[in-house]
Amino acid sequence: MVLKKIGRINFANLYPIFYCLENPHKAVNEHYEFTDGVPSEINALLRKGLIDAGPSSSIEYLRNPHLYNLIDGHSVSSFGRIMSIILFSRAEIEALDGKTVLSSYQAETSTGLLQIVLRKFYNLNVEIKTSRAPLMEGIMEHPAYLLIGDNALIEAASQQNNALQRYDLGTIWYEQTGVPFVFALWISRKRCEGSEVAELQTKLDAAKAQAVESFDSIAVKSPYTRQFSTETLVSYWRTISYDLTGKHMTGLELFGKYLRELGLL
Ligand SMILES: C=C(O[C@@H]1C=C(C(=O)O)C=C[C@H]1O)C(=O)O
Repeated sequence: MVLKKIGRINFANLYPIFYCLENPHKAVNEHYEFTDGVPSEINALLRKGLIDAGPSSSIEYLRNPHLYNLIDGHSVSSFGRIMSIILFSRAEIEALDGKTVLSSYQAETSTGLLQIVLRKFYNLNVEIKTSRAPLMEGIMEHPAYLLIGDNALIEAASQQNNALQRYDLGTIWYEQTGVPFVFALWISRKRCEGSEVAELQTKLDAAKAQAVESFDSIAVKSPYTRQFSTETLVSYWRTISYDLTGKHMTGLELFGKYLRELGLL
């Protein structure tokens, strides 16, 4: 089948890649149709076969490998700090034992990572509830709230939240394991023609190469300058690893192993 419909996570993290994929060398790419959504929405569209390919939560691929092919060489990962996967907490993390904490409905991988961090790394007994509430509302009734993507970046930068502790889950994972953490993977439905998948991969290779060369000029033109300085955006993009190498696969396998240990896979 033709690979035409692509999911687009509409967060700042993938903006440079999509910018270059959609406007290769300033021409418009008419080959694909893009559908916007937060990660949990893109995962559901992929699972239902309503789109052909896209960046998905890494946990979506681990849960349903029979549905997908992995598009090699591409991810959203970090070797330590990620800046946009943040547990905001009214108390020190150790004080969350026996409590219920919130996790954004947008997240799937990061909710799994939160379980690993709290239950396995900190040995805490914590219940996790999915929420759509804004941070300030959620944190009034629950001691901690995990936000991802742009919401996490915005809330982390807000003075209003200075009283809250911030835990970067990318940092905690790397300190505990020494391997990178893979948040998102590019996957395609198995029904897609091999040559079409290879073509998307080639286009992604070119988009990534162009993106990392031009973070500064992409930042200046991006709609995100309303929320963030160009320096913040560029340093965020430089923090992210967009590759998928053997080291990333080791991190992904360890994530899968821990999820299985906790009965989450
Ligand atoms: C680093 C990030 O990784 C994201 C986290 C995801 C998840 O938790 O399921 C999915 C896709 C990524 O966009 C982020 O959005 O901040």
